[in-house]
Amino acid sequence: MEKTVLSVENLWISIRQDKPVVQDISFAICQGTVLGIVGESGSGKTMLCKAILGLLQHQSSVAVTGRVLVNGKDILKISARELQSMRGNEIGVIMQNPMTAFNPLIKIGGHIIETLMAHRTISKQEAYATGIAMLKKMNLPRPEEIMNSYSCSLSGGMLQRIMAAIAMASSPAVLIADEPTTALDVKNQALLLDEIEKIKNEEKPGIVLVSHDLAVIARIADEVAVMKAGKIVEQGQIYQVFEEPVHSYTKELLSARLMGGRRVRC
Ligand SMILES: Nc1ncnc2c1ncn2[C@@H]1O[C@H](COP(=O)(O)OP(=O)(O)OP(=O)(O)O)[C@@H](O)[C@H]1O
Repeated sequence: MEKTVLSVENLWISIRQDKPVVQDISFAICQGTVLGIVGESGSGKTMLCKAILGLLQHQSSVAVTGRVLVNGKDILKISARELQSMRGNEIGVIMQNPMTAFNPLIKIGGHIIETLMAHRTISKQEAYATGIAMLKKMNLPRPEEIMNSYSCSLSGGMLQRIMAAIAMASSPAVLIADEPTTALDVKNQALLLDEIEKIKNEEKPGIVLVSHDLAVIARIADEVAVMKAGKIVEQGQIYQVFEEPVHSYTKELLSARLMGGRRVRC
C-alpha cells in the first residue's frame, strides 16, 4: 500500500465571516496518485489549493479550520518559517498563469539557480548544471538558451513546463496544479500533460489537479472530486464517477461536456 502524502480533514474556510467558501472537505492522496478536482466557477477549488499551500491561515480576514497534513505535518499549525521550508521542499506548485509566476527582470536561469540553492547545499555551478538537466528532463529544447532568457521571450507553454521543472526541483511529496493548462493552446496542453504524467510515474508525488477541462482530468487523474458551492458532492475513482455518476450535479457536468457534440468547459 502506497504512503498517504496529503490528508485534508474537515476543512472549512470563511472570508470576512461570510458564508464558508469551503465546507467540511476531507480527502487523502497517496504517493503517485492524482486527485482531479472539478466544479463550477466559484465552488472553492482555488481556495482549497491555497489552504493546502498554507497561504490562508495567516490572513486576518480568512478563517481556516480543520487539518491539512502533508507527510503527517499539519500545514495549518506550523510556524511561518517551517511553512516556508515545506513549500518547495515538500509541496510544489504549478499555477494557472505562467507569465505572472516569473520576475520579468530575472533570467530563467536565475530563477532556477535561486530555487535550487534555497533547497539544496550546492554551488552556483552545480545549480546551473542541475537546472540544465531539469530542463532536458522536461523535454525543453536548447536548455542553455532558456537559462539565458527572460520570461517575456518564451511561450506560455514553455514557461509552464519550466514551472513544472522548478516545482519538482526538490522532489516534493505533494504537487498542486491549479488550472495548469488553461492558458495553453492544444499542443502545449498536451506537452504539459505529458510532463505531468512523467512526473507522476517517475517521481510519484501525490498530485492535486484542478481543471475545468474534464478531458484533462480523465487523462491524468486516478480519482476525482466534484465540488459545488464549497462542498465535495461526489468523489471516487475516475472511471466510476465519469461512467456512473450518482450526484445530479456530476451528471449535469458530464452531459454539458458533450452538449451539441462539442466539448464545453464546466
Ligand atoms: N479574496 C477574496 N475575497 C472574498 N471572496 C473571495 C476571495 N477569493 C475568493 N473568494 C470567493 O470564494 C469563493 C471560492 O472562490 P475560488 O476562487 O476558490 O473558486 P474556484 O472554484 O477556484 O473558481 P474558478 O473555477 O472560477 O477559478 C468564491 O465565491 C469567491 O468569490
